Amino acid sequence: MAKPISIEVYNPNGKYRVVSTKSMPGTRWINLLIEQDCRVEICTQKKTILSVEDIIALIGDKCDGVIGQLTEDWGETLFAALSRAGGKAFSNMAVGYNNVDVNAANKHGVAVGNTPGVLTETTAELAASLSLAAARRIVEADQFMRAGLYDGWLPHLFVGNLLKGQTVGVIGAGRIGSAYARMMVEGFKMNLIYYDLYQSTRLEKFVTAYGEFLKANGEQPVTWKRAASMDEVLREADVISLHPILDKTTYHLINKESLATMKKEAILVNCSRGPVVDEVALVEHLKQNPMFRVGLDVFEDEPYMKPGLADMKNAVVVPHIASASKWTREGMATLAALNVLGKIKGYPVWGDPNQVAPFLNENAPPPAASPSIVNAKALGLPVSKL
Ligand SMILES: NC(=O)c1ccc[n+]([C@@H]2O[C@H](COP(=O)([O-])OP(=O)(O)OC[C@H]3O[C@@H](n4cnc5c(N)ncnc54)[C@H](O)[C@@H]3O)[C@@H](O)[C@H]2O)c1
Ligand SMILES: O=C(O)[C@H](O)CO
Repeated sequence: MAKPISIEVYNPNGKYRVVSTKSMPGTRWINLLIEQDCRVEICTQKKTILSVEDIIALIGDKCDGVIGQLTEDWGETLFAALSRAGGKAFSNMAVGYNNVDVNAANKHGVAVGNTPGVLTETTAELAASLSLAAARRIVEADQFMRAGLYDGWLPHLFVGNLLKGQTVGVIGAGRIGSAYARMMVEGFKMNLIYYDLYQSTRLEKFVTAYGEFLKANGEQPVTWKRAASMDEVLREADVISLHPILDKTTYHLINKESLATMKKEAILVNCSRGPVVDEVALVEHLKQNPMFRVGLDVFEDEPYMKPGLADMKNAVVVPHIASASKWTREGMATLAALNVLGKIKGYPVWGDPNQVAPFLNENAPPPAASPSIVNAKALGLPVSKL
């Protein structure tokens, strides 16, 4: 028999049972559910990654909706269990939902939510931080100081790369990729080259306008280019940041061949998903090219790193914290809870998942809608007017 899972319960007499597989930041999300007659159960098990069996035990016999995490494998088994328990809604507390089998959710009539928009700037800021940390060798220099090795200023000590005037390459210029591009262009006056399946007209207009502003002020204008292929970005950019979704078209997008295409002193940043990069090939490339640097927030086999990566001085590594600002994490929890609540209450789906601000205003009740349901069309859910 499966071991019982420890939980914390809010509003025990609530009509609808909503389970969160993790404690999430803030209390607004709990209050919003309680106000709408939900009993909220939060898993308090001291185990970072829950197994499918753990989550089946949490779902139990009656469950109206679940808020889950990107570390969980939401496939046929879990959606079948949720549907058997009468559940109609699941939301990832994440914008990326590569851990979710949406076809299985469709089969069981379960709405799948995600949390776009609220993490765009926070994630882009971490990508910018990793770009700078790699360019200016901040982690290496910090370790050197703490080791007591600094015995005076030297002309060659931790010389890195100047970003101004260089080219930033963005692969996947969606919400986060575009926000990162703007930061690097505006903040460091870098020229932009990007590759995406779609044209990012707003981003192009921004760079054009900023270039004109610089020119009018007697400075070198910045430029932009939409690349016809990813290889063009890899060849031309000095700093390359990866921001696509993870699917079969982006799995190992960066591999031995693509790494070889990049400049020997380029910087590669990954704040998307680990498997977008072939990490074994990356470790080998870092070994062969000491001037090549990386900033990684995500890893192919999280929570592990591929052998050798931890020893590489030319790698800056952080544990999947790109969305970890207080405001963003509280907002993600709110959006995830409202996705589930909206489906339970029979509300329509919000018309534009890129405009989620009304759900995040703490001083006003949220709209009666689910902010972002990725399979709304497949399930034929009604869409709200903005
Ligand atoms: N590290 C983190 O903590 C963290 C935080 C937030 C998001 N993410 C990841 O970032 C991803 C992007 O988030 P977003 O909100 O910007 O999503 P988005 O949908 O706005 O942007 C993704 C972009 O990738 C493009 N794309 C898809 N396939 C591509 C391909 N084969 N080649 C080039 N471009 C391609 C899309 O056209 C789109 O413009 C998420 O799916 C998630 O996996 C990670
Ligand atoms: O996809 C996401 O939202 C992140 O990886 C976690 O913030």
